[in-house]
Amino acid sequence: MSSVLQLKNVHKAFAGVPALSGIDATLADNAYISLLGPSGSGKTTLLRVIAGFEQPDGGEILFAGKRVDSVPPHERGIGFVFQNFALFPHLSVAQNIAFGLENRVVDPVTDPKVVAARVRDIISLVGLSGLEDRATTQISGGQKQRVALARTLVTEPSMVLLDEPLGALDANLRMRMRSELRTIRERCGVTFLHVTGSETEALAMGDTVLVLDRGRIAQSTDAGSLYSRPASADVARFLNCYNIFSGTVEGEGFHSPVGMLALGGSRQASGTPAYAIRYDRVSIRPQDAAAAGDEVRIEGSFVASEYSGAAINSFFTLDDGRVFEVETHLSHVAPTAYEERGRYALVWKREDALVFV
Ligand SMILES: Nc1ncnc2c1ncn2[C@@H]1O[C@H](COP(=O)(O)OP(=O)(O)OP(=O)(O)O)[C@@H](O)[C@H]1O
Repeated sequence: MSSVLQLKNVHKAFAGVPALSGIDATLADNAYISLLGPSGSGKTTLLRVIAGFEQPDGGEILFAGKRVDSVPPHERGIGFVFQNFALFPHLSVAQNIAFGLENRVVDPVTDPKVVAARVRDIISLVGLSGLEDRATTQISGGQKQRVALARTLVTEPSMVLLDEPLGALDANLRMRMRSELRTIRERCGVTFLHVTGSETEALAMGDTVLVLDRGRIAQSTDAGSLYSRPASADVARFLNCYNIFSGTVEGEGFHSPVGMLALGGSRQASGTPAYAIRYDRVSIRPQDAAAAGDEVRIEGSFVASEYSGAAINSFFTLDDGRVFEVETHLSHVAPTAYEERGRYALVWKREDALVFV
């Protein structure tokens, strides 16, 4: 697979405080890439450095194999879609889209016929046909998002950076726009780098997910591998689908605040010892149920359940006071009612746990 962008040891600090601490990454051509990280991890700074709005303090940025560190933003061939869309309120949908093409610094298009044809093509690509003459104050949030994207795509960028592009939309529309964005990207064939703080959005959209943690790439892999094999307890924590215990490995057990957890399966070097078990790998049994030889069993008191359509998430408090979450997919079993404050056995297979050493 060929690459569109390479980052080598990219650094950036603000007033001596590091925002990017040595970013190494290679982004494939013609791919959807999610950039996931908690607030303050450096996502926006990384996008701005790639776009050229911000100068890195050190490192190299190569775009299609050429260094672009000293190339101004408008000459990089990189499109940028802002979270708030930044549309011109006094211009129509078509005029907003044409603006970028007519006014671009490199190779502006001045022939009105060519502009009109390109705008028409891009309007159809993003699904805005029929709204050409509407004011951008008279269209919905999802339509504004499409205008913002069309305005970037019409300039034929070699890559598009999207900073929380779905952040301003309501939950329903956000879900719909996920697949729209993927479809539009496939049609135009350029790499999208999509910044999000939402793990579900990152996993749903990215062919590859880059996880940023305190200015470093903590993991870069496909969504399936990230979900089932996070590289560290910190990455597992961002994914929001693991119960995580700190502690230490002692022989064939993990010494945790809720007791010794028997180990099976593999161990992963990550620098900080931790034990992680996915919410949906745990089964809830009556307190007197015994565990099999290949299982781990702890006890918890039931607090509440939350129904979310295809699954139920049940919350228990453990003996050290922490909350432990279990996700039960309703395609497997009928929902069970648990007794409030009742004690239950929480059981999983030893080999399903991730053990970081
Ligand atoms: N212009 C700036 N001046 C000073 N500090 C900055 C500036 N821009 C970013 N920072 C700092 O750099 C770090 C990374 O910020 P950045 O905005 O890149 O994070 P982020 O992951 O995009 O966060 P969020 O999801 O909250 O937008 C933060 O500690 C932030 O306070």
